[in-house]
Amino acid sequence: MEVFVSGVQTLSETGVTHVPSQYIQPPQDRPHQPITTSSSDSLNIPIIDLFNFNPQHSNDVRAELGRACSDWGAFQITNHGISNSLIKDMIDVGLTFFSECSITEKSKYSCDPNSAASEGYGSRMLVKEDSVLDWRDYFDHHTFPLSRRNPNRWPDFPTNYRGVVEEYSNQIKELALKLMSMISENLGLQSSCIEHIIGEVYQNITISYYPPCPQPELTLGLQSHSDIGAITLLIQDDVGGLEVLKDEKWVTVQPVSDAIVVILADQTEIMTNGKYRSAVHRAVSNSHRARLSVGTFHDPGKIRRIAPAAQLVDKDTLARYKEVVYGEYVSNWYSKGPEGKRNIDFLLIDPLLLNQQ
Ligand SMILES: O=C(O)CCC(=O)C(=O)O
Ligand SMILES: [Fe+2]
Repeated sequence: MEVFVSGVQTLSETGVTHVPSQYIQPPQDRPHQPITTSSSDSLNIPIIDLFNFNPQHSNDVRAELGRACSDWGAFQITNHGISNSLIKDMIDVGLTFFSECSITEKSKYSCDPNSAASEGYGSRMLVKEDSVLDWRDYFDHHTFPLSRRNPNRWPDFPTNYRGVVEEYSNQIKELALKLMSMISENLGLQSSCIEHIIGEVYQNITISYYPPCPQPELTLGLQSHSDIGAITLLIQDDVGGLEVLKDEKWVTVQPVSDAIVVILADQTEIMTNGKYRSAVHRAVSNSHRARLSVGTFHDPGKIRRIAPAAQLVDKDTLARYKEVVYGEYVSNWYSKGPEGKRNIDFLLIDPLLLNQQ
């Protein structure tokens, strides 16, 4: 296993007052540009009460979900069936690992920095050498299919770490499947349609740790991107820092205790033939408090071919996206970088169609 050289937590803890140049974003990508703050302050992403999937509320919930998917691609859900204590435990084990384990202990789990999304502890997201670095350290867990899951590769401190991650992984996957089926039904598709295109769900859980940054105005905790797979479910502590791009303005996702943030990812945009778009988002850093989030990604297997659902394409509504082998999409994303949504734009059959529909 490669040795983890140094993440941003070490930098932050050594008390640097200026961030090293590799972390400085080009001016147009820095947070808090005038255009990104003013009018977006009062705007929030939708918060949808799922009423624990009680059928009595299903029509209203579906309607709200449909609106949130088409208007935003990102929203928060409450009463989703995952207990508050499990959410709290998941955040707590992550915080304990990052804040209480020594760098030597953490480095035992270092991921392979030359291979995209490899399991373990790391800091660099892209393989590309010249990319600006994020002010973030992370721990990535491979959790589904079960053949990829090996808790021995995860921290054993705190002692409940592995058990909590396993339980969280199982429950959040069930929730993701329910959301996928509701999304399918909302589009008039069979409830199993999206799950069917994806095939066996690949799930990764990434704990992101954003230490305080001495110059948050020059850096990003995580650069602007849309997620690669199908659907991401994210929990965060109360610090805040996640932002979603809406009508060219960055909107802060206010932390809501016990809520889960749902982020539609690129393969959902393809499968829904652009009816639901993936959300561009980023994380900003701050100078006073470390922040922790846990993103759970639900993706197709690498060999799956992803294309718009056949039922959404006919002579009047053409396919907007080319079919793609998911593994090729992933390699491009990691080698070229996200840069907004350029990877999915590359699959557009005719960008002009987007403006016509
Ligand atoms: O930390 C966050 O709020 C965002 C994380 C994220 O977008 C990701 O890991 O893809
Ligand atoms: Fe993301």
